[in-house]
Amino acid sequence: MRVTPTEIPDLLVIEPQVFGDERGYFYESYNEKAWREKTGIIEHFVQDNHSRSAKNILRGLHYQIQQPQGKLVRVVVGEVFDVAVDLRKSSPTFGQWVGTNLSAENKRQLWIPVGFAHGFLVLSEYAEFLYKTTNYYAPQHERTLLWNDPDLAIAWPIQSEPILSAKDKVGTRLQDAEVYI
Ligand SMILES: Cc1cn([C@H]2C[C@H](O)[C@@H](COP(=O)(O)OP(=O)(O)O[C@H]3O[C@@H](C)C(=O)[C@@H](O)[C@H]3O)O2)c(=O)[nH]c1=O
Repeated sequence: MRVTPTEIPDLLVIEPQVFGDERGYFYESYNEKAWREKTGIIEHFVQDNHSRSAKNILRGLHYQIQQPQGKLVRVVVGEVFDVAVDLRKSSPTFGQWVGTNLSAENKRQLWIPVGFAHGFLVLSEYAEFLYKTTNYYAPQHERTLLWNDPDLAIAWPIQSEPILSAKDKVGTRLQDAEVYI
């Protein structure tokens, strides 16, 4: 398991050790002991989520202002461009974003701690997106940051206008968003 900090150091790319053989492959997608040893992070995940989306669907950018969630995200079918935005007012990288391609092929995971908005754009025909969260879903506390806020200037690799939920169409711009201390 290899852990690589991104341009925003608290955001980590995690690459599992994959054991291939003539049958296919095996890897531990999560091992609490190894994760803690390699990342130094002591988190407890309470919920596993799984969503499936078609090409050009963009989900996000979501966060819970109360009961915030750390997220360990990965893709098991297809490929997505995954984005996390730093919403920690006290952070030197406040308002900055990191994007990375997660795919069934590269088996990469992204650790997104509390304090970030998260979203992804589906690049393949379909993508199945799995993630562990460190807190339970609390819709009353969920907020949506506008995916194409010009102040964020996220370089989504879009070919055409993405397909968004009604909620995501009316996200809040960073300048007006509730953020973390
Ligand atoms: C997120 C979530 C949704 N739901 C339900 C609510 C709703 O009926 C249906 C779809 O919810 P949404 O439209 O919010 O699903 P979605 O747009 O996939 O929301 C997710 O987007 C990604 C980018 C994230 O970062 C996640 O934290 C989450 O916000 O699933 C749950 O029951 N539990 C959950 O944890």
